[in-house]
This record gives sequence, C-alpha cells and structure tokens, in this order.
Amino acid sequence: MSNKIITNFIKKNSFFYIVGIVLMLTASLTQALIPTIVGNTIDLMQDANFDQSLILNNIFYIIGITLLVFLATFGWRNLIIGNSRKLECTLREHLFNHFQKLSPEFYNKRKTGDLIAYAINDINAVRMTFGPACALSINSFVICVSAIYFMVANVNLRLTLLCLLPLPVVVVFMLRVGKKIQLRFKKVQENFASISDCVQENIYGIRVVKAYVQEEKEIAKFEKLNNNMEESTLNMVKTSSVLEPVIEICFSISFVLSLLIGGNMVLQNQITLGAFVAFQGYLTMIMKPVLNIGKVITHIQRGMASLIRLKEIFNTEPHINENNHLTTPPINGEIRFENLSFTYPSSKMKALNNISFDIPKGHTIGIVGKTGSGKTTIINLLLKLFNTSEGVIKIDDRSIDHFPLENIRNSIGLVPQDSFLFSTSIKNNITFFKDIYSNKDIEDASQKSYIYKSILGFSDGFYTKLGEQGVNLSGGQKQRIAIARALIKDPDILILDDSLSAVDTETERKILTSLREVRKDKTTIIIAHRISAVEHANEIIVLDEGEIKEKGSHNELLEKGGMYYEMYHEQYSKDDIA
Ligand SMILES: Nc1ncnc2c1ncn2[C@@H]1O[C@H](COP(=O)(O)OP(=O)(O)OP(=O)(O)O)[C@@H](O)[C@H]1O
Repeated sequence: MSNKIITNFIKKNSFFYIVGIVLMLTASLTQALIPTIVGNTIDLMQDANFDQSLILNNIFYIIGITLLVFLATFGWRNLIIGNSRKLECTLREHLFNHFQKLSPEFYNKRKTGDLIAYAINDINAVRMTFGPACALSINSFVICVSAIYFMVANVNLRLTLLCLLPLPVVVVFMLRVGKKIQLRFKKVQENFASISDCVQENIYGIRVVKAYVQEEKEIAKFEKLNNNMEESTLNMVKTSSVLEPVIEICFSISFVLSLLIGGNMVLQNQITLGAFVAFQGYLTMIMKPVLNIGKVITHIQRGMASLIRLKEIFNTEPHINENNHLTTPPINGEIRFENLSFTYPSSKMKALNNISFDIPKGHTIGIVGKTGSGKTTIINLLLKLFNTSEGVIKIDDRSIDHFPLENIRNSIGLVPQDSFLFSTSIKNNITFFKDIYSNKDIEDASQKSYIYKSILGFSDGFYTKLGEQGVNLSGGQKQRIAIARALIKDPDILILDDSLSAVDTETERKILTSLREVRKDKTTIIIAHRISAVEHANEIIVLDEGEIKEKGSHNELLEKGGMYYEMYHEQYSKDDIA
C-alpha cells in the first residue's frame, strides 16, 4: 500500500521529476567542465607570449558555467526536494485516513506514542529517501562518472586508475555499515515511540500522577527511557560517524598517490602542468559526492526501515466488513437483536451471550446492569465497531451487514462514556466542525441538553476554547456538551452510554424530560447505572454477565422482584420508596 502510494505519486508528478532530473544532469555535467578550463588556462599562461583574449574567454566560460549551474541547481532542488515535501504530505494524509478506518482493537494493541512516531518520524525518513537522498545519489553518480571521464580522456588512464584504487574499498565498507545503520535506526524509532508514549501519558494523566504523588517514579521511568534513547542514538551515530573519516582517509591516499605519480609525470613531460591541476580538481570534485554517498546510504537505510514499519501499518486491515457499494433507503430506527453472542477478538470469554430484543421506532429503551455486564458491547456492535459472527443485528428488518457502514453510523448519535471533547471552541465541539448548523440549531441543542446557561456564563460563550480533553469544564458540563453534539444531529437512533452519570439528579430529570419531548418519534437507547435515568423508558433490559436477565417496563420489573428490584432498593432508601 505505501509502495503503491509512492509509485502513484511519482507517476502523477513524473513531469516535474523528469524536468528536475534534466536540470540536475545539466548542472552536474557543466560543473565537470570547470577543472578542464582551469587546466587549459594554466597551460595557456605557461607560454610567455600567451594570448590574453583566450584567457579572457576561459574566464567568461567559467562565469557562464557557474551561472548555469546556479540556475539549474535552483530549478532541480525546487522540483525534486519540493516534490518530496508534497510526497510527505500525501503519505501522512493516507496514513491518517487509514488510522480513521482501523478498528478499536488496533488501538487497544498500539501505543499512542508509537502511532505518532509513524506519522512524524517514519514519514520524514521516507521523504528524506525519496527527496534529498535520491537527488544526491543521481547528482553524485553523474559528477563521479563525468569527472572520471575527463580524468581519463583529458589527463591519463593509468594515473586515474592508480589514484582511484582506494574507491572500491570505500564502497564495500559503506554497504556493510549501511546495513548496521538500518538496524540501529529501527531501535532509535522504537525508543522514540516509548518516550513519546511516556510524555503523552504523563501529560494526559497528570492529575492522577499528582494525586498519587507518583512524580518521582514517573521521572525515574522517563529517565530510564531517555537513557535508552540516548544509548540507541549514540550507537547509531557511532556507526554512521565512522563513514566520513574512512572516506577521508581513502581520499588522502588518493591525493598522495596523485601528487607522487602525477607530479612525476609532469616532470617527465608525460602530462602538462594544466592537466595535472585539472586532475587535482577532478579528484576534489569526486570527493564530495563520495562523502555524500555515506549520507545517502544512511538516509536510504533509515527510509527503508521506516517503509517497512509503514507497510506493516498500511497492511493492517480495518477488519470490519464494509458494504459501501450498497445503497439503502433512509433508516427508520427500528432495531432488533436476534440471538447475538459475541467474544472480543483479544478475549476468550463471551462478552454477550444469546441476546435478543426489539426496539420499535420511536421507543426509548433502557439498559442497566453491573459494571462489565456487556452494556457498551451492545452499542459497539450496533455501531459495527466489531464484526459479529453468531446471531444478527437488524435495523429496519435488515441485517446491519447489508448497510453501508457510513449509513449506519450517520444515523446514530452516540454520547460515549468518556464524553470526549476536542481542544477547540464549544461551538466546534457541538457542531463537530460542520458548518451546516445555524447558530439557532446550536443554541437549541444546548438548551435541550441543559448546558446553554453554563455556556453563556463562560467568558467567550460558545466561542470559549476548551483545554485538551476539556479540562476547564466539570464532568457534568462535558457530558452535556457531548449530549448537545449528538442532539444537533437529530439522529434516527440516539445512544447515551452512561452519559448522565456526572450530572445531579435534578439536571438529569430535566434532560430526560426534554429528551422525551424531542425524541417522541425517534429511537433512543439509554445505558445507565442509575435507575432514575431509565425508569421512564418503554422497556428496560437488565444485563448480567453478558446475558439478558430481565426485560420489561419499570413497574413490571419492580413487580417481578428480581435484579432490577434489588438495584432499585440499593439506590433508593426505604423512606424514599415509601
Ligand atoms: N476491547 C475489548 N477487548 C476485550 N474485552 C473487552 C473489550 N471491551 C470490553 N471487554 C470486556 O467485555 C465485557 C463487557 O464489557 P462492557 O464494556 O460491554 O461492559 P459494561 O456493561 O458497559 O461496563 P461498564 O458499566 O463498566 O461500562 C467485560 O468483561 C470487558 O472486560
């Protein structure tokens, strides 16, 4: 997948790449003419009566070539390096889209820091490979080939061969070191992921850390991770920094050889002084690209390590059966669970066992039960966050597997247990960044969820910015903003997953009364621990260890004297009941 994205990008931008490469070749080839011109000038000047106009011509050539090299280099750098930046954005966009499709199971197994490392470091390493590293390698190759050509054609074959003798040693050495760099870079990336994970968790959970006086322990944990990072980075630097000195030593040998052999050849009149100087120029010219090969290999090895990591992520399937080619009529909101059993992929225990119930359109259903009894799992399956294998869930008498995923999720308004809020304005949190809602819609939704007055009390009203995770709001205010976000959608199916737990009973009563009014003809599912949140529902389901233990209206269940009755008694004092 990542390879496909890269090849498609290169194909799409092939024109810019071709022009870039042509400009790069122009710059490298013309640059290679300079030592020959300098050598020629020196030879001309050796004649006591040298022709000044010829020298002047050579100077103009050098100025012209320098200008051409400047323009061509400016052009190719903009095209090739510029394109690598675009490739970086394209890859990151695809990765983000892919992240959006992956199942909750994927996120349960991965750490946030690791995912951030993919999105930042790995994509950057791939950019460096397909931008600067590729450009440098083509550039270096052309400069080396043209310089060697001029050394052989204009100076001397034997001198060239003898002076370049150390080069194969450099190449073999670099290839060996490159492999090591790739392995060590992988380790650096893994350590980076652990560090960002630790930082992220600490910032996110700073209140818990402080409340449990765990600062020292967390600092010690971070220090350990930081030391690991330092060690792996130093290991990588040690390996990569051995490259340049080795190349420099090899070139020093080449220079010594060229001075000894070339100088001797000048004395014996086998080559001119100008040719000797040009030869030194070419040797120096080759040195930079060969030094660059070290950098190129480092970048390519890092890029390959990152590509392998990215490939693994891109190859992770969303694991949800999608039927997005299907078209469906608008959803009415009638729901049916038929003999549904479910076990989470990472678990051996059944989370739900043989669940069957109906919710006619326009009804409100309450789901109660002890913690871990399977309430949220019912919602996860209705939202198709997981595939089901035993039993069916139907919406409007049609299996949810026969609906496009988008269709199902668009018709559901979910207020999740954690009422997640984004660090943006209250308005954006209610509209979820959609500009289809008018100010009146936003005000209506917040009035229905009884948060309107609180919002007006904030310094900037609906434009008040929330800190990360909405830390400047109380738990109950967060829940009510999350309810407003679901209500503004006016969904066919509204789900409140323990979304009133942090509001006082009086506000809970007001919100529920308002919901009964606005959700008259629509389906609503209320999951709660407090009986007061579900007592007015048309039907209440009592779950225990993944099974439906009781079903019925509030009064029917009280009459039964079972689990619901016990819960009711636990929650209300005897005096209240009387
Ligand atoms: N992603 C998961 N992977 C594996 N097991 C899970 C996963 N999510 C929930 N479970 C397990 O499934 C069972 C039902 O969990 P569920 O979240 O549906 O309970 P719940 O009734 O909503 O609990 P609570 O009232 O505490 O929110 C629990 O035993 C839980 O440990």
